[in-house]
Amino acid sequence: MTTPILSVTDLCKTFRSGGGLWRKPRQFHAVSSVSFDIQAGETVGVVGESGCGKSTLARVVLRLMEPSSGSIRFEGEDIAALPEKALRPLRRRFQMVFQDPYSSINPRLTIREALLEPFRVQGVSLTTAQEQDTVDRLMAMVSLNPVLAESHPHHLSGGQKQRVGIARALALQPSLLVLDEPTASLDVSVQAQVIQLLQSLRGQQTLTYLFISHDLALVRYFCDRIMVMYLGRVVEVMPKGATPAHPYTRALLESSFEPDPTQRRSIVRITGEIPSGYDLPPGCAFQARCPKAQDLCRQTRPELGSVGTRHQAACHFPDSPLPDTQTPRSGTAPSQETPHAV
Ligand SMILES: Nc1ncnc2c1ncn2[C@@H]1O[C@H](COP(=O)(O)OP(=O)(O)OP(=O)(O)O)[C@@H](O)[C@H]1O
Repeated sequence: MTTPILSVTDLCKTFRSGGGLWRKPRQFHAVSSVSFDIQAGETVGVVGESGCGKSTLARVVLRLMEPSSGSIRFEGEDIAALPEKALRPLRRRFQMVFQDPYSSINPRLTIREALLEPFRVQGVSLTTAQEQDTVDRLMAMVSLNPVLAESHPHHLSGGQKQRVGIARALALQPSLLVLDEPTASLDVSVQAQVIQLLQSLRGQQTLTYLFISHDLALVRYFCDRIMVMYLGRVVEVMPKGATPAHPYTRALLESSFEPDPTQRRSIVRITGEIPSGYDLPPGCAFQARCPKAQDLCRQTRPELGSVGTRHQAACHFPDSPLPDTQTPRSGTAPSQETPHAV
C-alpha cells in the first residue's frame, strides 16, 4: 500500500458564537471527527445538503481555515499545525477551485496577470518569454482562446471564468486539486463542458481530486469514491456504483432522479426538521428525519462501520447490501476497520 496523498484523521472545526460576561459562547460543530485517505490519482467526492460542512471541510483540509483539532497529512507531512511560513512552499502542491468564478478572480487583473499571480505569490520569477509560454500553455490547457489573455474577467462568460479559475489552480502543477462546487454557479450546458474539461485534465496529468458537490448524481458519475456528509459528520463512504446503505444517502439519491411514471419503485422521502448544529440530539443526527429510526437510533450514535467491500455506513439499520436490514449491525461499536476507508 502506498502512502496516501492526503490522510485526514479526526478532523474537527468548531465555530463559536455569542457569549459574554455571564453566558458561555455557543459552539457550532461544522466538521466533527472526519477521517479519510485519498490515494494519488483518485477522485473522491464529498456530497451532502447545504450547510452540512462540505466547504468548511475543504477549507480546513487546505488550511485556508484553521482546524479546531485533528491531523491533516499531505504527502506524508502533518500540515494541521504547520506555521504559515513553513506551509507556503507546500501550498503550490495543493490548490483549490472555488464555486464562484466571479469573485475568485481579482476583477482589476487581466487574465494574463491572474494566471501569473500564483508564481508571484510563490516568489517564482519568470522571464518575459517564460511568462508568455506559461500563459499560452495554461490557456491551451483549459481550451481558452489566447486572445482572451489581455481581457479583464468581466468580459468573460461564467464558463470561461471558471476555466481561468481551473488554469490558475493548475499553474504551479499541484498534485491535489480541491474543487468546491466548481459547476454550481454555471448554466447546465456549461456545467457539462467544465466537467468534461476536468475529466480530460485528470487523464492528461497525475491529478488527485477532492470534489465537493451537493449533487449526488454528478458525484456518482465523476468520482471513484463518495463520502456523504450529514451535519458535519461522514455518514457513508462508498465506491462508485455501490447501492447506498444509509437512509440519508438513499433519500439524496432519490431526490436527484427525474420522476419516471413507467418505473415502480419505493421512494424514500426525507421529512422532519434538520437539528441545529449547536444542539445535536443524542443518538443518530438523522433520527428525526429517518423513516427507519428506532429506539436504538435515539440513544446511541452509530459509528461508521463496514457494510460491504470498501463500503461503510454510520447507521444501526443500513439498507442492502446487508441481507437483513432490520437487525442492528453488529459493528455499531466503533468500526474494526481502519477509519481511513475513503
Ligand atoms: N465562519 C463561520 N462562522 C460560523 N458558522 C459558520 C462559518 N462558516 C460556516 N459556518 C456554518 O457551518 C455550517 C457548514 O457550512 P459550509 O459552508 O461548510 O456548508 P456546505 O455544506 O458547504 O454548504 P453549501 O453547500 O451551502 O456551501 C453552516 O451551518 C454554516 O452556517
